[in-house]
This record gives sequence, C-alpha cells and structure tokens, in this order.
Amino acid sequence: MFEIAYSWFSRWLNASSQRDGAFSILFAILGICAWYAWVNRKSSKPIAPLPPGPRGLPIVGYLPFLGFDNLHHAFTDLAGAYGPIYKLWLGSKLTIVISSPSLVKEAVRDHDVAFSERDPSIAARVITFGANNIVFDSYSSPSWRNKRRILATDMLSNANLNAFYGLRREKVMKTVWDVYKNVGKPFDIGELAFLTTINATIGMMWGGKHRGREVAKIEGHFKDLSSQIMVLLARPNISDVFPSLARFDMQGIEREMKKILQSFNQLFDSVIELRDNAASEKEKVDGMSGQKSDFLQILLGLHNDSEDSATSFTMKHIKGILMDILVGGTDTTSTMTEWVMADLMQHPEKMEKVMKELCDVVGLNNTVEEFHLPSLSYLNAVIKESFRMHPPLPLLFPRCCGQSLTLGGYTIPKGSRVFLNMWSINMDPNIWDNPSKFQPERFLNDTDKFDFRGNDFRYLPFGAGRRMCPGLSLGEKMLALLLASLLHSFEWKLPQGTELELSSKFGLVVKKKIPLRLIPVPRLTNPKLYKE
Ligand code: HEM
Repeated sequence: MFEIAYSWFSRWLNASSQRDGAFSILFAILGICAWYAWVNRKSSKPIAPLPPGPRGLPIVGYLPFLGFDNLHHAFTDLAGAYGPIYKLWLGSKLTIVISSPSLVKEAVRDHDVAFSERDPSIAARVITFGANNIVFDSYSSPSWRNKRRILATDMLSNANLNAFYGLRREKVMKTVWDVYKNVGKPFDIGELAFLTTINATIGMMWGGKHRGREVAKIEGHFKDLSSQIMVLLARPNISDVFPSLARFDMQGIEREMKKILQSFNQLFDSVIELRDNAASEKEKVDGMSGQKSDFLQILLGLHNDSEDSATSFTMKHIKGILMDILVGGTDTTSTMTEWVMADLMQHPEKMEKVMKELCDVVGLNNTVEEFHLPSLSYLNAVIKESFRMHPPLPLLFPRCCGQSLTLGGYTIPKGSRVFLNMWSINMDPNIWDNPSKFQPERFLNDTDKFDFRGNDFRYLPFGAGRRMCPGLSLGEKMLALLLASLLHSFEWKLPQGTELELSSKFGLVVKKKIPLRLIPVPRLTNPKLYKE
C-alpha cells in the first residue's frame, strides 16, 4: 500500500511542472469567480433610501410652501408629518431636517467630521469677505482650523476673559447709570442690551479711545447694520437655489449685502490704519484699549501673507474674525437678554424669586460682581429655560454633509444642506414635561446635566461638536452679568396701556417681533451705587 502511494506521489511530482500551469489557470478562474461573487453580493446589498418628505413642485420643489416667517416652526410642523428625519427639495438643493436627540447625536458626534461642513449662501459669502471668517469657512480648509484656534485659545482664553472683566463691568455699570438718569421713561430692552454688549465688545476688540470720528460714526449704526445682516442672511435667495440665475441677483440681496460690507470694510480699514500709525509700540498695545492686549493687537501680531495656506493669516482672515465677533457675538447676547426679561415679565412670580435671590446673594446695598454669578442658581435656571424656549439660533448654523453616509437608516447624499432643528427638540412633549410652560425649576436640580457644553443632545443652545460656538464663555458671562445687574438695580414695569406678547421674528438670530419696552424703578438703597 505504502509503495503504491509512494509511486503515485513520485509520478505526480515528476509531472508537476506540467501541472503547475494547469493549476495556476484553475486557481485564477476560481479566484475571479470568488471576486465576482463577492462584488455582486456587495452591490446587491440594498442601498438605504433617502429620508421621506413632502412632495414639492417641479423645479422649485417645496420652496413656495414653506412660508419663511418662522422657518423653525414650519420645520417642526413637517416633522409631525414625516418624522424626526425628512428631506425637502428647496429648488435644486436637497435639504435634510433632523429633529430628534438621537439623530442629532449621530450627526454631530458619530459623524462629526462629515457634518462639520458649511454651505454658505451668496449673502453669507459676501458679508464674510468670501467665507474667510470662522462661521462659514469650510471645515476642510486649513485656515478654518487656524482661525478657530486663534479665536478660542489666543483671544478668548480664560486669562484674557478675566483680564477683560473690568471692561465688561465698566460698560454694564455705564448702562445702569444711563438708565438711572432716565428713570420713569420707557427703555427698549433689546437696544439697551445691544448697546451695552457692542460697547463691551468694541472695548475688547480695539479699545474705546482714539478711534477717530469716522470709526465712531459707523459704530453708531451698528445695530441697524447687524439687524439688516441677520435678515438678509435668513431671507431665501433664488440665486442660492438656482445657481444658474445667480448673476441676475433677482432679489437684490447680493447688492444690499455688498453695501453693508462696504461700511464694515471701511470701519476695519480705519481701525487697522489707526493702529498701524500709532506712534510707539507702547501706544499700540496700551493706547487703544487701556487693556494689556486687545483682540486687534493679537490678530495683527499674527498677520502673515505666506503662500502656505495652513499657516497664512491674511487681512481677509482678520476681518472675517472681527466680523464674527461683532455680528455673531453681540446680536445673540443682546437678543437673549431681551427674551429673558420678557419671560420674567410674563411670569411675575418667577421675577419675584429672581429679585429675592439677588437681594440675598448680592444685597441691596451692593452692586453685582462676576463672582456673585455662580451663586445665583435661580437666575441661572431662568436663563436656561429662556434658552430652551427661545434659542437665538433655533436651527444652529446650517451644516452641509461632506460625504455620503447613512443616518437613521437613510442615505444622506454628499452636499445636502442639513438643519438641526433644536427648537423642535426643545418643545417636544416626549422629552420635556409640559414644554410650552415657562418652568425654570426643571433646571434647578440637574445643573450639571443641562450645561451649555454640547454634551446633552436634548439641549444645545450653543451647538455641539467641532462647530460648536467658541464664544460660549464670553456670551455666558456677558449675558449673566448684564441681566443680574439690570434686575438687581431696578424693578421693571410695563408702560401703562401696553400688553406683553412673546411672538418672534425669524432671522438668522430669532428676535422678539415687538421690542420689549419697560420702565425702570430704582431698587438699590444708596443712590451712589448707580454712579459709574
Ligand atoms: C448668547 C450668546 C451666543 C449664542 C447663543 C451663540 C450660539 C451659537 C451657535 C448655536 C453656533 C452654531 C454652532 C453649531 O453649528 O453647532 C455658534 C457658532 C459660532 N459662534 Fe456663537 N453664540 C453666542 C455668542 C458668541 C460670541 C460672544 C462669539 C464670539 C466672540 C461667538 C462666535 C461664534 C463663532 C465664530 C461660531 C462659528 C463656529 C464654527 O463654525 O466653527 N458666539 N454660536
């Protein structure tokens, strides 16, 4: 038996050279068949469908049905019919709207990179020097990373924010003094908050001194200019949804935005020129701001026109960042001040609790300081509740999907515009008890859980993920100091014959439709406390 096997094996070995060729061919054929079967198996795997959504008209899609009065409300109504993820065509743009915490989490945590792109409109590109700011620059652009790092770590570092506390306090106290001088007269709370915030912001950016008449003149128009920007940014533009028609600028949005840009450009050129012409280095650093190093000084110190896009930091980048801070940082904070005051006026029993807390923590013989703020737990809960009911950016800033992927079982194609409808989540009765009721107490027991830091996907007033707001700390500090000071220094009353209402006006930042006007009555025991 052994011999037979041996002889068979030796014959096989002798013939192996002929067999080698045959075996190679056989293996090649088997390999090709296996590969073919594998490829076929992959491609026959069902591709996830697009999300459901309403039918629109040919060419214009769902645009004519949206009614852009309060886009976040319209999107919420559609979620009722199509669920927490749906699509709609706005002209030629595929738009995806997401409105559940688990899907928001999938988008901004699990697929954070893919959803970190933006898709700026024409108006947004114009006003940001060609998307050279942070808000609208592409995530994949090396300059976005660089700019965001400069803003978050160089300009808004804790040390810098602490160094600017004196300035914030000075501007808030100036407002309190201005109000005190006019007690008995009604004040537009949104305007008051805007002026305070813009004065503090300008102080941090390039200081208040030696600005020149030209700069002061443009600064005087800031409120109008920034309101116009917010409205134009939110207005649907035919040029965006039909790019082939962009050159006609049929609604004149691009033209209007270019006019506003001119004012800002002139302002930035003037302050930069003034800084460049400052006689000495010492004057450059101290003269404009009275602070150790203002934002403009930091930015100009980093200016370079290098060819390398990863390290270059051009004048357009500098102006883009200044624009983000001026427009993005001030309108949000002042709008929120007005909403909180309106909510408290609507609920006198909550207002009373806030006033009592201020008496207990600060005392009527004292003015509010930043160190008091963490102890004002009821006021902090009120602020959180107002953020829930009136987030200034209810749809955050729209994202764009950077690569095709599957989310919630649906395909999201590359290039789709994605809205995260946080307002809809904030008002969802499955998530919040009695969501249309103003109830700050819901935030009292769980202070860590509902912070603003983007960790709880039910509550994201400052966004989440790589695109989350880098101005959170500054916004939070400014808002709390201003509110606490206004509420501690005065009792506020509605002018006789007026009624309070809480309807909103849509823009990129959602404001109160009818400005809140209130009459102050002094509360502090010593009139000297009102002096700046
Ligand atoms: C109450 C005040 C503020 C609120 C409610 C707010 C809210 C937001 C929100 C919701 C976003 C979008 C986040 C996302 O897409 O996930 C954002 C982005 C941004 N915010 Fe704020 N913000 C405030 C104050 C500020 C301040 C004071 C600054 C600057 C000093 C600032 C600068 C920015 C910038 C540059 C971005 C874009 C970030 C990026 O795209 O990488 N914000 N903010």
